[in-house]
Amino acid sequence: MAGRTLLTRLDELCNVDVDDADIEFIKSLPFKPYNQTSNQAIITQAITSATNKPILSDCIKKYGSQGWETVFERVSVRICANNVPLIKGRVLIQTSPRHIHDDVAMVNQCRRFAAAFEEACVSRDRFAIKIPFTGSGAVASRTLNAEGIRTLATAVFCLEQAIAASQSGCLLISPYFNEIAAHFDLALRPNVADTALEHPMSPRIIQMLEAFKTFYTETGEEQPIMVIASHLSSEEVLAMAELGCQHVTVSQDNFRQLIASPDESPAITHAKPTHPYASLSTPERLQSLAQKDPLSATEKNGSAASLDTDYVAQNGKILDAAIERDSVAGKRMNDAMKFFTEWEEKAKQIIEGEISKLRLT
Ligand SMILES: O=C(CO)[C@@H](O)[C@H](O)[C@H](O)[C@H](O)COP(=O)(O)O
Repeated sequence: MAGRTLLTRLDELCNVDVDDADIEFIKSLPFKPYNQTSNQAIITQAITSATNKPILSDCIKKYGSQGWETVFERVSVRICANNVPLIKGRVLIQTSPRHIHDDVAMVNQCRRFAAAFEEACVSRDRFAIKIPFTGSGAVASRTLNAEGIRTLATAVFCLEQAIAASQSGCLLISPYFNEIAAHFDLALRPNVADTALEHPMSPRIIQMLEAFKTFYTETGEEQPIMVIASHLSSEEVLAMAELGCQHVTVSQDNFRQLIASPDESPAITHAKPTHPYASLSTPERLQSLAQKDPLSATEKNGSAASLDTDYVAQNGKILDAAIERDSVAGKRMNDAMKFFTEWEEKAKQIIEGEISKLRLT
């Protein structure tokens, strides 16, 4: 069909989120994305754009005397709040990587985000907060979801984190399909012909989806919705639908690739799922992935994740120990937090520079 692109195809298979806060880019998309995700890298880049200069100046005047962190939080909320009319679902902001082992600091920051969203007239059903999913992140999420501030478990690399995301009532979950380091080091990019079947992260995704399906079937309770992030190509983004994900979040680069590629595959014969887990069934050709774990030295999930263990217990210590034991989760989490800390430092320098220009401190 004339004009069909891979983005048309993706939109027919999944709910598509935009992994960017750039308002002009979001407006340029050929459809309304579902959610808008962000992180410290995305927000810091948005802060320095000409479009958001008035927001930054205004927040520096209003909050500069309270220090860079308050300004950064307020600017992040304002930039995302402006995108709310352009999307169907929620805008998402990430808690600071400095707080990942301090549940109280995370809860306090999320309550400040929630208050700022309220001031910006964004209701609680139009935003969520991304929490890097350490033990403390899980404990903070349990508190926040119980009080109606919904969270997304991010920087998820292993099944134990996914189980803890369910146990702490998270609305959404973002496993990273690739580690952050693979965005910069070509040698770390998996070189596979069949992404869904052969990518080393695919088995863990199948195991997470099947765990959520089991929990949903057994309890009838809603489970975290999969919004997988960190793809290296449009081909990887499309593979998320075959794995069984109802949503996917897509970076600017991958959107551009999808838009530039004509869809030459056979027509889609099924509608996209209306519920993330009710009708989920792993395709036959991928079923063996439930028993594999190429990221671990042992056959399946070296750390023996259990659906019956409360990973949020002991103030998150059980989850932290599982992440530490896992062959890749600890390293990938550390790399991701280093990356976000560097971006947050850049934001701090920009904001402090502007504050000192105004001689507010
Ligand atoms: O986790 C989410 C969405 O929930 C993402 O924003 C996630 O942080 C990013 O996709 C990853 O950090 C990778 O970012 P990038 O290198 O693709 O820009």
